[in-house]
Amino acid sequence: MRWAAFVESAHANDESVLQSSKKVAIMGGGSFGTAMATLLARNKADLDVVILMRNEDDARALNEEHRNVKYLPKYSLPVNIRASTDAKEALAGCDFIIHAVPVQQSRKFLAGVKDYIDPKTPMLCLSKGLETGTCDMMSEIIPSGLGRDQPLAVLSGPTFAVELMQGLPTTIVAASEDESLAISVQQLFGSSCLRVNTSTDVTGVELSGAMKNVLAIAAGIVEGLELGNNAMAALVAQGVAEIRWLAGKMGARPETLAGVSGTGDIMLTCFVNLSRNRTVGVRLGSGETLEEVLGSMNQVAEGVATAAAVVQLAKRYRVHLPVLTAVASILDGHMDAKTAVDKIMHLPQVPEV
Ligand SMILES: NC(=O)C1=CN([C@@H]2O[C@H](COP(=O)(O)OP(=O)(O)OC[C@H]3O[C@@H](n4cnc5c(N)ncnc54)[C@H](O)[C@@H]3O)[C@@H](O)[C@H]2O)C=CC1
Ligand SMILES: O=C(CO)COP(=O)(O)O
Repeated sequence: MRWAAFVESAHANDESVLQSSKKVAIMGGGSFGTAMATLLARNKADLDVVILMRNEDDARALNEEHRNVKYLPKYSLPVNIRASTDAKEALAGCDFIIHAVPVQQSRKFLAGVKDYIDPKTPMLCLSKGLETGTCDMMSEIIPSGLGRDQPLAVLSGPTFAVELMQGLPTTIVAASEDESLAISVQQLFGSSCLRVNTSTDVTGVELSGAMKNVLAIAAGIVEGLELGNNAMAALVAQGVAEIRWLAGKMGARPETLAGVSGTGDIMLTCFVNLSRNRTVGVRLGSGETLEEVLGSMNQVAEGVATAAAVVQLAKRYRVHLPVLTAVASILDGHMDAKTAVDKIMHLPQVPEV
């Protein structure tokens, strides 16, 4: 991660991609899709920013009230954001298409819209997680769901939607195997309130974004059980190591895991109450059942489904992940949270390496 003023970049503060863009579509009208749509609409007042929604009433409300009444009701949206339920119209003629549909629903969703997407239009993925069953990352789900390769970048970092809506300073990483696409994303989204670091380490950016949600559930459980600050710090440090062990074996670069989309997002999600994954953990640690917790939430907590995929990957890559595996066992009802803590505390004493 390089924020230093002396880093020379031929592309620094180049707005040509933003200036040449006329239309961007966002698939998924939840909190994060809406927040990123808002940043784009604020960047360029005559950009046509269209959010593809499923529900006619929600789309009508957004168009009439300029608010996302379900997910971010307190914030008024720029007038150049509109909603549509017509995938053909929304996705036609776009310079970029942003994917903000939850991971577990993505494959089926993409199969349903693939005929309306120009194979040359870059897709920018915001969703963080792994698909249960396949253990696929979004960079695998997207081409598979579309049935073809599509220009692709993944965006991930410490980025709570509500803080973006408030225009607070934020940093995200745009990763693509095609470096020029990552630079285009930087030029499209970069602003005085959003720094966009580019990367070619798609695996590192995706895996840390997916696994930190599982670790955030663990951190929430420690909070809910009132195990104290010492336990919290040790748990998160252990979880960071577990993410590094698995992601490293899968090809992630260590510097990505240590950067803003790795450690940065882990700190945000594990320590801040705005996190939905952390909140799931807090409530489980306080004695609620998973059914009670999920039944009362109207937003996705990706770590719940991703936990099972992490366990499968740990087996596949032969890495021992006591904390992340314990989260999956608690979520699937095989172990209660107190027993999981007891088990971890009784693991053999080891050298710190
Ligand atoms: N909210 C946040 O602060 C951040 C969220 N993310 C990630 O962004 C992704 C989206 O999250 P949010 O927008 O926060 O979720 P959300 O829970 O606020 O909204 C989810 C959206 O997906 C739509 N959706 C659900 N099932 C669908 C289906 N089958 N077909 C089409 N649309 C469907 C819902 O209607 C809703 O508009 C997640 O992977 C999340 O981890 C990443 C960074 C920050
Ligand atoms: O990914 C996020 C912040 O970067 C959002 O985390 P939650 O999904 O836990 O709210």
